[in-house]
Parts: sequence; structure tokens; C-alpha cells
Amino acid sequence: MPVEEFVAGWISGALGLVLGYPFDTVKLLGFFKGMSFPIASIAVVNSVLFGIYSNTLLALTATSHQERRAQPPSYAHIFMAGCTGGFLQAYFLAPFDLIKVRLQNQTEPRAKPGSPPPRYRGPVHCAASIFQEEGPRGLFRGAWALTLRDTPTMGIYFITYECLCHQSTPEGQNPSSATVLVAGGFAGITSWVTATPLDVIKSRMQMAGLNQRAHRGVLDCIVSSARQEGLGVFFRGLTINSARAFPVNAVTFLSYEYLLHLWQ
Ligand SMILES: CN(C)C(=N)NCCC[C@H](N)C(=O)O
Repeated sequence: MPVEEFVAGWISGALGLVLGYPFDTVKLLGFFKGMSFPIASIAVVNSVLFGIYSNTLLALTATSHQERRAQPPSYAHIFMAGCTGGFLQAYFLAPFDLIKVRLQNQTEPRAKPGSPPPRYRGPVHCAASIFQEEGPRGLFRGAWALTLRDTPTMGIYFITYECLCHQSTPEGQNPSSATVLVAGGFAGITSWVTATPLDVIKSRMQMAGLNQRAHRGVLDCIVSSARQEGLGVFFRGLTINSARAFPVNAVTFLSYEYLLHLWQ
């Protein structure tokens, strides 16, 4: 199994993350006080995504990353490889994402004067507390909703990227850096636009262990959220997700392509 894609995915994920830092700081306040935890987590997840995507394409089409410009894979294969990468990365992402959501949701009470101290002191304390209070399976709370969110949207992510690159690049040539930046940026936006409704549901399921508002499952959470708050609830965070997605994914794809080009 070629490993360059995993390494390039790790580095490009870390670079994208650094660029997305101001947006994540707005969204998460305390979470990104230190960069080591997000780099160790999100970059690993990106490495799984890109590594599995590329190796699945290799298995489906018998072409390596370099050969794919001359022999482009079909969109069905790209979609299947993207979905496979999304499905597997969701399980790596689940515990890190849970910690992020729990920390994010405790920032509001902290802002009010006289409010009790935050429940979690940081990512490690948060992970240990969830493990103690909710058991090892508690760390995977919301993983199913995360899988539903990421499996199809990662297919959309890679299809958008490859389609835009293909359309703006002469046959058999490598896309220019400008094309990679724009295609990567739009891939990020389309994936986040389609992911946002399930992102909302996923976050609610992840909070369920804490606020005693148990949901019977993903469907129950979708129905009760829509009933209580209307359909608009599924688009919460859409603007900030999209604004963050363009620069983060433009840089992620540019650095990923650059590194693979360098190592080939
Ligand atoms: C849930 N969705 C839509 C995605 N994860 N999309 C792929 C983008 C990944 C990138 N690290 C980012 O955070 O934007």
C-alpha cells in the first residue's frame, strides 16, 4: 500500500488547519488555545482520508496518483473512493470531534459572570472524563451520525475537486496551482454545504450524554429538532462552515498535490 498519500494528507491537513485557525477560534474559543491537539488529531484524520481515498482508487482502477492525469478514473470510481475514505476517517475522527464539540459547548456559560467553572479543563481532561463517566463507548457517541455525514459528502468533495480540475486543464496535463486552489476551495464548500444538516444532528447527539436530552437515534434527533425549531435548524453554521471551507481546502489540496509531485 503506497504511504506517500497518507503522509501528504497529514501535512496538507495540518497546513489547512493552520489556515482555518481564525475561523475555528471564532467557533470554538477554548479548543484552539493550543495547536498541538488539533494538529495531532485533524491532521491524522486528513491523512486517513487522503490515504484511503488514493489507495481505494488504486484498487479500483489500477492507476497510481501520477498515472491518473493521463488515465482519469471515472466519476463513479472517484465517488466510491471518496465515500470509502469518508467512512473510515469518520471512525478516527469520532472521539476527537466529540471532544471538540463538548469543549465548544462549554464556552458560553464560561462567558457569563458568576457562572460555575467549566466542566472540562482541556482536551485530555475532557477525554478522560468522558471515558470515566460514559465508558469507552461514550468516546464514540455520535459516530454513526458522523459516518452518515462524512460518507457521501467526501464522495462529493473529491468529485467536485476532480471535475473542476479536469474541466480547466488540457488533456493529460497537471492542473495549474490556481486551478488546484479554486477546485480545492469549491470542493470544501460543496462538501460542507451538503454536510451541514447532518453536522447539526451529529453535534446534538454528541451533547446528549451531557445534557440528559437523550435521543433514540439519528432519525429521532432529526424529527424532534425539526419539530421544535423548524427546518432552519439544519442550516445552522452554514455561513461560517462555507467561509472556512474555501481557504482551508484550497491550501489542503495545493499542498497535497505539491508534495506528491515532489516525491514522484
Ligand atoms: C464534513 N466535511 C464536509 C468535511 N470534512 N469535508 C472535507 C473537508 C475536510 C477539511 N479538513 C475541512 O475541515 O474542511
